[in-house]
Amino acid sequence: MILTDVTLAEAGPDGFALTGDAAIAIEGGRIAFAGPAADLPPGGQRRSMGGRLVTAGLIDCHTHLVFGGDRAREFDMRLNGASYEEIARAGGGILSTVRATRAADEGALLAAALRRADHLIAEGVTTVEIKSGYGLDLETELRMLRVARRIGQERPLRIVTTWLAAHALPPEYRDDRAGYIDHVVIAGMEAAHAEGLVDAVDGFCEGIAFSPEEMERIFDRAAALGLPVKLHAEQLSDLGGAAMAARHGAISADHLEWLGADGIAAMAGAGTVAVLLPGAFYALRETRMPPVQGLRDAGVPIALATDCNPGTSPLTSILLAMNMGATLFRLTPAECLAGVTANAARALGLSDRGRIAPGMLADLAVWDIAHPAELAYRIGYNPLHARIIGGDLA
Ligand SMILES: N=CN[C@@H](CCC(=O)O)C(=O)O
Ligand SMILES: [Zn+2]
Repeated sequence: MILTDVTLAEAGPDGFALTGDAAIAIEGGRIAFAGPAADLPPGGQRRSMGGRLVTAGLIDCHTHLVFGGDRAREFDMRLNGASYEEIARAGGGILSTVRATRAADEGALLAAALRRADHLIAEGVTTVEIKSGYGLDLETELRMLRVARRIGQERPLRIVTTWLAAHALPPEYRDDRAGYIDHVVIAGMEAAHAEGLVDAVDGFCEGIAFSPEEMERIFDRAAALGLPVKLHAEQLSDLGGAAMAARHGAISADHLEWLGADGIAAMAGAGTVAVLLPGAFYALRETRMPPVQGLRDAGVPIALATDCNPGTSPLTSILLAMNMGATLFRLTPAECLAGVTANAARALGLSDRGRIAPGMLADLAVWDIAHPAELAYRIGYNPLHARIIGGDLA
């Protein structure tokens, strides 16, 4: 198939690059040609896109899309002054979603997750990363990742799965942190890897979760299995998690509100992507900004994601995440687009998507907009005209 009469929109550190009067030729699910229509070889089955703007399919590189229940009442408590940490220490927070997720069977988890995935699909998302982390026992953690994989069978959506058993300590291991890490986090990671369920390993490095030293032990085992690592780091305090993750060659460090100069330098040196999550910043009414200018100055690639989760970011709009990236974090609209395309792919360790170039997967989004800055500028408006995945309109 050849898409004609399109404007190609890409984003990089120097802003947007637009190619008008362009065409995209697709063969075998991949892009064979992308550029000025005048350079396109003759022939082929052509389909006009009516002059519309085309970007790479959007990539949501940090979600907790599979979970049971919701946390609406906790939201109410937070509005009345309780902090996220206070609620977590009182057995709410992540652990309340763990109780609901353990109680839900595969069918119930899948049905709820599909509804959330459909919102992302409707906004041009073609790849979604989904983490475990609300089971905290072997059986439920594996169930979460099986459900995540099934989403990719039920919908035209590419799924990347991440092992996040190091998300919180379950009550049954309250007095045995090392036992939890050995018997659930590491043993489960090996079982999930053997079942082909894991693409990367993550953890929540925070005072209310796991220390950098505990995460290092997990990362060493991930490396032995050949699995890339990433980390929720410096969200609520600075424990040096991002620098530790960078030393372990992490593909991304995520959140980063408390990231300091050492962490930035370590990430720059290791090529670790900074995944910023403005939905959590907004919902927790945080005031400390991630160090965006420091990341830019050091050349650390910046990605943006929804962080869709029931506690701190009940957000299923990648376009709103882009808008928040601009309004809350002062990213440029071009940085926002790069953050959900090329840099999001990099945060997942993927080099086959996120750009419109020969050899890339033919995952594209076609928009009813005049300029790509509109994607970050509008609030609560979806200008998607069509979504193409593997060369198919879907
Ligand atoms: N920060 C840790 N994990 C999630 C929150 C999970 C929850 O509260 O349920 C996050 O990415 O924001
Ligand atoms: Zn998260």
